Amino acid sequence: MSLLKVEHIAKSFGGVKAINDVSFELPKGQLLALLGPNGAGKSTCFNMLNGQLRPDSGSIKLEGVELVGKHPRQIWRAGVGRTFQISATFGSLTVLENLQMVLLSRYKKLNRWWKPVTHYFQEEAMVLLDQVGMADQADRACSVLAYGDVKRVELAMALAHEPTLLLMDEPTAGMAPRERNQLIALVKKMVVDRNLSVLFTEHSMDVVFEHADRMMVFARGELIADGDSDMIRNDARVREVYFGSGKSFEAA
Ligand SMILES: Nc1ncnc2c1ncn2[C@@H]1O[C@H](COP(=O)(O)OP(=O)(O)OP(=O)(O)O)[C@@H](O)[C@H]1O
Repeated sequence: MSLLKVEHIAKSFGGVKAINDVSFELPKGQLLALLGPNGAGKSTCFNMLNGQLRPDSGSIKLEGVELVGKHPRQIWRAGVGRTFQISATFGSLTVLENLQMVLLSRYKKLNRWWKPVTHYFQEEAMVLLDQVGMADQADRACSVLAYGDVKRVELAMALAHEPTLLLMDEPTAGMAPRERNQLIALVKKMVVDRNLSVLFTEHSMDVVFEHADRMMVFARGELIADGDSDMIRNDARVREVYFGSGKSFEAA
């Protein structure tokens, strides 16, 4: 059984069909990229998956459990994590403290702050930081980190909730090509090591073709292609959407 099963979801805003009868599945342990030009419906899809938007119709099941109609918090508790384009770290806290805050929230101990945050979950936080290559920067304030390192911390924070499905909205936005590659390579490692499923949006085709197991392309609210890199590269509709011609990604 697939981890995630999306069937015939649709969402309109006024007369605009932002998502029009989209269905797809995501198995465990897969890195799936969601591609498409501006306005294709990617954010709308993400917002329906994590409960911020309710589909007009259709079904979204996680391990057989219907998510449509649930509150974002319930969906998050069910195992759907999300990272955002805008940084979610507290700049004045250290890297370690940011992780400890998340772990306090996860174990519902935020109301028990009679000791400083530094007393809680230090070991668990360090294990997570080690996994994303940030253990050596644990005592630095997040505000002084390089942008790529902040993204690593955010990944560790998302993993602290032990999601089964992680939604990543343009995780590499604003990064240099080398950093982009490194971050998605790290995400891919997490997918393999943890049998995690990740759905992410990304504008760099190089990064996607290099690391994603599979990719879906949206255009004007419809899923127009779903497959591996060879299939997507050679798909006539995809080339039309991206280049308005038969030009290939390599030639672009
Ligand atoms: N809250 C809203 N109200 C009205 N229209 C909306 C709303 N959200 C999205 N839309 C419209 O729905 C369509 C899909 O938008 P969406 O943001 O999902 O696309 P996207 O693929 O994420 O684009 P981008 O890559 O630019 O973020 C667009 O035509 C957009 O203008």
